[in-house]
Amino acid sequence: MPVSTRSQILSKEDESGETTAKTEHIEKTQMRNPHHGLKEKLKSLTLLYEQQKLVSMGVKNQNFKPQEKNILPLPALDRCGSFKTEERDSNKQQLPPFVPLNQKETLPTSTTSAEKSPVTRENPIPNSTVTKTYVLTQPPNPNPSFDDAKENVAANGDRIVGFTCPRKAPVSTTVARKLSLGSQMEARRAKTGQEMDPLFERQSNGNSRIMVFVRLRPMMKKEKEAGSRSCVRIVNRRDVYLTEFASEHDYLRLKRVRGRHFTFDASFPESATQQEVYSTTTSELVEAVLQGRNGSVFCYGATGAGKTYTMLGTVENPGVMVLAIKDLFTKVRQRSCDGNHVVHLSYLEGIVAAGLSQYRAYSTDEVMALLLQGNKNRTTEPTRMNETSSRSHAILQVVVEYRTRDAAMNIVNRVGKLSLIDLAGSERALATDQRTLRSIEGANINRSLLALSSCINALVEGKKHIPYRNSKLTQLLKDSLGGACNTVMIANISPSNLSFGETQNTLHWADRAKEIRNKAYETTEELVQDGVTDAEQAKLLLEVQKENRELRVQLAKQQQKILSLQAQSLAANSSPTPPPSGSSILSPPPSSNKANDKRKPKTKSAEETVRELQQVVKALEREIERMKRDHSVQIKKRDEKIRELSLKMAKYSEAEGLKMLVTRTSLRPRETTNGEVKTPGHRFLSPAPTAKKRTFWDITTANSPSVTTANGRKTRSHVNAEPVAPPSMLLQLANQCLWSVLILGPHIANYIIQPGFARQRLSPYKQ
Ligand SMILES: Nc1ncnc2c1ncn2[C@@H]1O[C@H](COP(=O)(O)OP(=O)(O)OP(=O)(O)O)[C@@H](O)[C@H]1O
Repeated sequence: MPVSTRSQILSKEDESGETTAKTEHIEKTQMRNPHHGLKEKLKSLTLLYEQQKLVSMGVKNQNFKPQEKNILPLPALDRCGSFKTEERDSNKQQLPPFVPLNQKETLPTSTTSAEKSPVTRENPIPNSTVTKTYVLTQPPNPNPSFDDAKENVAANGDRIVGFTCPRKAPVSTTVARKLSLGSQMEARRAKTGQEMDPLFERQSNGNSRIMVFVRLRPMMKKEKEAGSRSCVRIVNRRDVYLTEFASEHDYLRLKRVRGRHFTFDASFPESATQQEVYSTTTSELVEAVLQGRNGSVFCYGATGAGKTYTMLGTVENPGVMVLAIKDLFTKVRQRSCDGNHVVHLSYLEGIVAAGLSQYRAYSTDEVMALLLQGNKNRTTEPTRMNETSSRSHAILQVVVEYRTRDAAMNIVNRVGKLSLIDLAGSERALATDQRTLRSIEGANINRSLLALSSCINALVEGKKHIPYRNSKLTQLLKDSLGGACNTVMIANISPSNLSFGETQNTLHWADRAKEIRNKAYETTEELVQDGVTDAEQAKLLLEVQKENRELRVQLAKQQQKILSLQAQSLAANSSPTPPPSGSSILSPPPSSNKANDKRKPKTKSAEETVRELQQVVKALEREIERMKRDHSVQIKKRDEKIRELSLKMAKYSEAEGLKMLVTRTSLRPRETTNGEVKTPGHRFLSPAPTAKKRTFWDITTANSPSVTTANGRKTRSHVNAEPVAPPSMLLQLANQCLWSVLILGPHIANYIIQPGFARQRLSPYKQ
């Protein structure tokens, strides 16, 4: 990502408070003639260098003791009484043009004589509130306790152009607050020196701002071997001081002091543990997610700066993702008595989001397994900077649904989403490998990071249009940047001076990101209607359908039972009136009187049985009638639906230009029945029962269809001639089960197999 260019000329007063004559001379000369000769410049610089050398030697001999224990001196520093500095930037071609600034800041004075004079400097970045270049104000300490300083002195005979800075809060905090977002909260903190609740601070002005943290990784063995030195110092877990080293062979730049100071919500030195990083940056967001708010954490930084280490970590030192999930599950378990929680997870490589799968997770182990699986699938390749460089962005999204009851006992569904994002490295192509496929990836990554930077800029500048659509990454981060979401950015940096450019870049964008304000976050909460969600409705529907099927099976069984009972009763009816002897070959042979006597009590009991059976049959028939009624009600409802649909269809076809068809249909003579005009929609209706329903007993006893023929005899063969009412369902079933009845005996079979019955069965289908 490009970094803004700034060059500035700083003035500094010496310890006595007076600008040295030499510096004045240089300034005047420069003002007079901007193209002043190099020779003259060199001369003055050499003079100045000699002076400095003398002064610093003199100070060393004075056995200086800093009065403030928190002031950390830096050995071998410039002790110029007065000098002019010009900021040099190795990434000059990437930097935006110089913008004259009017914002001026003043460092607080300290107790040492060297610090009495305030150092005035300009803030070089428009809208940037913290970044500043500063100059040394303290004398060196003969007993430096500052590791970086030691390292700096030891290294290759190069000298540091840098700064010292206080370890304690007062100076840095005051400066930071003064320079930072200017919110009332911060001003109050600056005044009272009290630490504030970050959540409270985050919500100042109604909006939530992005919380920005910086994490410095330890120097790697490889870097040490390459002779690199630490150029970053973290002070008071908040301030970051960035130093650029100058080579002593670079004679022209020997007098230049280059140092940048940034302040963030918290800054983690190399010694910070994973747990510490998690608790400070993310634990709060996890809590908010459980309340139905959205949160997102993303790591940003150069390749090999420690993003993946921070987000995923190792098995021994799990990172933010794992700790967040663990914490989430612990909290969910603790609150499981309050309501139901459902946790959904997805882990994606951010370049392509299609085909993203979502998993339901039940435990932390499952999440770890998913993460490991996801990371295995993730594209990683060794680059010059990192052996296992992530060549893609990875996003772990955790959606927590929490169902509980509110005060009014309504069921409330809260949904919170936590996005944990490990961005791919933000290195320049040069830092990786320009000649391979990696450079193409690098270009893609950088394109999306460029898109990210334009979004950050647009958000900071309060533009209406935020170019989220420029890359998939920014589309995915849309919620996190400028949405209703708590957002945390962790900027990862390397301590090595070899990565100075990348570190400066990262810090610059992190600093810029502090100014992004998200919308005031809301709780995603919905009231569940009647306590039933869509999923539950679908489940209910399935259950009802299953129940329906079971009921139908039961009904069929009942009907079969009825039929068998009817058959039994018929058999019983037929037995008390045996056909006259000899009338049928099927009739039993006449028996003796004794046998007749024996049969009498049997007949009585059979009558009773028949009566009982008739009662049972009637009860069952009533049941069937009731079912039929229900059925007809359902059919009516369906008819209504069909009518509605047909009306809609008609309207639709009318709208689609099918008017002709409709018109022709409407021209057709309408059917009339009993004076009622039937519409075409009538066809969809089930036929209304037209005749009185007859019971089985009506049919079998009194209502056997018959007509009087020409010869005056009644016959059942012409039943088709008269209008026949639809037979009862019972009758239909009775006929369907005819063969099952045959086993009951020859009498009953003889009775049932009659032409009338057969025709009766067929007649409705014929019509
Ligand atoms: N805080 C830390 N403590 C110990 N080791 C660390 C720390 N941060 C990073 N490292 C180590 O530094 C190396 C590079 O870190 P990491 O892979 O996380 O970088 P990265 O920023 O994700 O790189 P890339 O963008 O290329 O994927 C790894 O070997 C990692 O173990």
